[in-house]
Amino acid sequence: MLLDVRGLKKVYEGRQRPVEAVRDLTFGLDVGDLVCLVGPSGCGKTTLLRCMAGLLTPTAGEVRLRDRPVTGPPPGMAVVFQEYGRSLFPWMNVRDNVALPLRNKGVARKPRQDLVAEALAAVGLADAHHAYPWQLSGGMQQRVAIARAVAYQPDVLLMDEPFAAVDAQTRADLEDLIRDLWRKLGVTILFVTHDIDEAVYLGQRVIILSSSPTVVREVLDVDLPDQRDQLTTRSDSRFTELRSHVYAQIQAAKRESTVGSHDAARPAGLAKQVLQ
Ligand SMILES: Nc1ncnc2c1ncn2[C@@H]1O[C@H](COP(=O)(O)OP(=O)(O)OP(=O)(O)O)[C@@H](O)[C@H]1O
Repeated sequence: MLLDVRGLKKVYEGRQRPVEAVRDLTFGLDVGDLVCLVGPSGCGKTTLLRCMAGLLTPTAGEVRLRDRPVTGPPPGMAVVFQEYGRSLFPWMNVRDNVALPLRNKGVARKPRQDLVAEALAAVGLADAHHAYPWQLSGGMQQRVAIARAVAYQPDVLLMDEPFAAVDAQTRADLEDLIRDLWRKLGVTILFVTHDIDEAVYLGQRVIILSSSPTVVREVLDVDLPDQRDQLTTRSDSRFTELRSHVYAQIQAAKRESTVGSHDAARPAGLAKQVLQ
């Protein structure tokens, strides 16, 4: 197992009372996996990702990368966040933005230039080296953020709703870009999204989370052909079945969190929270 999440729990010390964002999450990713993670809004997806990236310390449980505990941002892991606008430095051009983590890693000038050029070509921005982020569209800025992650040559790429803020057409292009990069580079990807269709379209597996406080509700194998295409795949009847299944699971998770306070099988902490 490349990346192992074991019994992960995160409780925030809120101002009024503690907030149990993630209760008990256990799952793993093997080398070369492309796994999507979906769950109801507020179920702790970002919290989980931050714990996995070593940016937050879990309250209990652990994350292990190559069998070593993650206690800070691990080398070999890159993260792409939703807010591309905030993740790029406006005073640096595209090339320097992409090169920055490589500089910090101590990569020499020539290999650094090559990695930056390759990464920008891979995301279709070979001509944009000298542009500044604010001169680019939202979709292009997110491509730069992806190029920066790719240039770093990570073993693991964590993506937190990276396409939430771009238009539908750009989003479809970026989804295909991710599948292309994944196939070409063999990188292991965990992709967090609240978009069910996106999760089924992209993933080999979809991890469905419950409502907060969060546990893994189901791990679904996406048995669609490996060659995916926006038109063919999305009109495949199996795609429709899978997306309906995930949708039903998420609706059930939401219902349980609002209605289920009398359910004897429900964890005591959740029933308490619903009643408050
Ligand atoms: N710093 C914090 N302090 C206190 N509570 C927090 C903090 N960050 C998140 N939370 C709470 O933890 C829970 C999970 O939040 P998180 O942002 O991880 O969920 P999410 O699934 O990513 O949400 P969304 O789908 O809306 O993006 C929420 O109830 C949120 O209010």
